[in-house]
Amino acid sequence: MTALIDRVQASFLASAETKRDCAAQLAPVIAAAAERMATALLDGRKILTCGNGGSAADAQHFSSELLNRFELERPALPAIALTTDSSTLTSIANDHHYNQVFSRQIQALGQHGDLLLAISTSGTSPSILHAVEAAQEREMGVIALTGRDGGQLAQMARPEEDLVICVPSQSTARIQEVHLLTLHCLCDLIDQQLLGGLE
Ligand SMILES: O=C(CO)[C@@H](O)[C@H](O)[C@H](O)[C@H](O)COP(=O)(O)O
Ligand SMILES: [Zn+2]
Repeated sequence: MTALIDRVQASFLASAETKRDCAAQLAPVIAAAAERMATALLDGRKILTCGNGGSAADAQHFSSELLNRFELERPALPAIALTTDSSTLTSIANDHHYNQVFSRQIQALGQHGDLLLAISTSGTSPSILHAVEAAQEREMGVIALTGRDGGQLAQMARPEEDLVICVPSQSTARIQEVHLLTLHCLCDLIDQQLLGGLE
């Protein structure tokens, strides 16, 4: 039992340490991403989100906080998680390729000025790389939430149009934990810009 308890405590401390290490490094790019999101939303654009596994859950978590609410009451905001429609996902994977499950939806739904929030802890998942390619073809901006060295996802980012938020950890779990905190920071900053007058 003691070994199990020790292991839990080690995970809590490792998570806290990763977050503390990232605070100064990631705050400027998270703030920049929140500014782009608030500007896009005020311009009547929408945010599409995608990810696999735990990152699919993160994509949905974030879109629901825009569509419904985060901590403050405010008007509903337009966001679509591309991870939720099982008929669409299974038919694209079945008839085409799993790689295209998000890109094909972006070709249908994405419009100039919309943003794609693309989440991949490795930065190497082909479905996410195809999604980014499709968004760039649709003249959308991309916010990439990634980890490790950012993989090909970070390399695909265009210097002016896209932003990369990369958690410099090798652990998928630790990266995901910082991603969730990052998503809550984005929600908070969007609310502050839309309602609270923060610049
Ligand atoms: O949540 C976890 C691991 O913590 C897994 O479900 C994980 O998200 C999946 O293996 C994903 O397929 C990994 O994809 P990615 O983050 O490398 O793009
Ligand atoms: Zn997980």
